[in-house]
Amino acid sequence: MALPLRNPFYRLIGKTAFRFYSKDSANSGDEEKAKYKIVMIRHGESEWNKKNLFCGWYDAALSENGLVEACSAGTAIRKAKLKFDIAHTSVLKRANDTLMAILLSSGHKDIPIRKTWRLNERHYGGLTGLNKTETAKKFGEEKVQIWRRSFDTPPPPMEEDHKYYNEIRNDPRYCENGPDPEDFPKTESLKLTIERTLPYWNEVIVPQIREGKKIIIVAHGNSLRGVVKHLDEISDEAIMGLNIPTGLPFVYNLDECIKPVGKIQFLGDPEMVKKAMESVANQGKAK
Ligand SMILES: O=C(OP(=O)(O)O)[C@H](O)COP(=O)(O)O
Repeated sequence: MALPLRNPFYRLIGKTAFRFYSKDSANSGDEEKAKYKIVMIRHGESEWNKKNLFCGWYDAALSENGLVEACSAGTAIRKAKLKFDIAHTSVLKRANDTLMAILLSSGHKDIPIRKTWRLNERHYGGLTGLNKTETAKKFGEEKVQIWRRSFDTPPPPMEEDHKYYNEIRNDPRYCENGPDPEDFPKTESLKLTIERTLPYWNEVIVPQIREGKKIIIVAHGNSLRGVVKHLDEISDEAIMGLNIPTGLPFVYNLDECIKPVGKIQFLGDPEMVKKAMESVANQGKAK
C-alpha cells in the first residue's frame, strides 16, 4: 500500500509508518473499508522493565507506574469506545494484571479471558535477569542489539545452573498448559517466538475474529512484534527497527481476509508514542 505521507494521522518512526487514533482519524475511511478490528497492548511497565533487566519468561510483577499505565490504557480504550467480547493474554502476571486493570477501567468486568504460554514473552535464555546496560558494556552494543532484535539469532541458552532455571522450568503453570517437555525453550529468537505464537493466532484468535468477536490481546514486547510482523508482512530486516512501548494500546482494522486495512494505530499522542518507542530502543545502549 502506498504510504499516505500527507495524511496528518500518519507518522514515520524509524522506517515504519504508524497511524494515530483520534476522533477525526477514526473517520478517515479505513474503518468503513474494514470488516473487523482488534486491539493489542504490551503490558504496563514491570519491575524488571524499570530496572532494565532482560525478563523473558521470568514472572516479574508490574511496577507502580506499570499499573498506572494499565489503568490509563483502559481509560483510553473506554474513551475510544472500543468494546471487547473476549481477551487473550499470556500466563505471565505482568500481562494478566495489566489486562485486569484495563478490563476494569474500560467497563469490561465479565468478559472471558484466555491465557496461553504461546503469547508469553520470548524466552531470553541466559540473558534472563541481566541488566541490559551492563550487558552492553560487557559484550558491546552491537552484540546486545543482535540478541535483542535480530530475527533469528537467539541469545545464549539458559543452562540448568542459571539462577532462574528451576523457577521457570518447573513452574506448575507449564505442567498443565505449556510446551511439550522436550520442546520447553532454553532460549528463543524472534523467529522461534513467532513459530509458537502464530499457531495460537491462526487456530484460536483468527476463527474468533471471523465469528465477529471483538478481541483484546495483552502480551509482550516481542510476542507482539511477532504478531505485528505477520500482519504487516514486515521483512526480517525491517522488524529489527520496531520497538513496542509498554502500556499503549494499538488497533488494527482488518479486512475479510484478516489483512490490515491501513496501518497499525496507536491510541495516544504521536510524539509521546515516538519517544516511548525510542526509549525502548535505547535500553540496550552502554550509555
Ligand atoms: O521481558 C521482556 O519484554 P516484556 O517486558 O514485554 O515482557 C524483555 O525483557 C523485553 O526486552 P527487549 O525490549 O530488550 O527485547
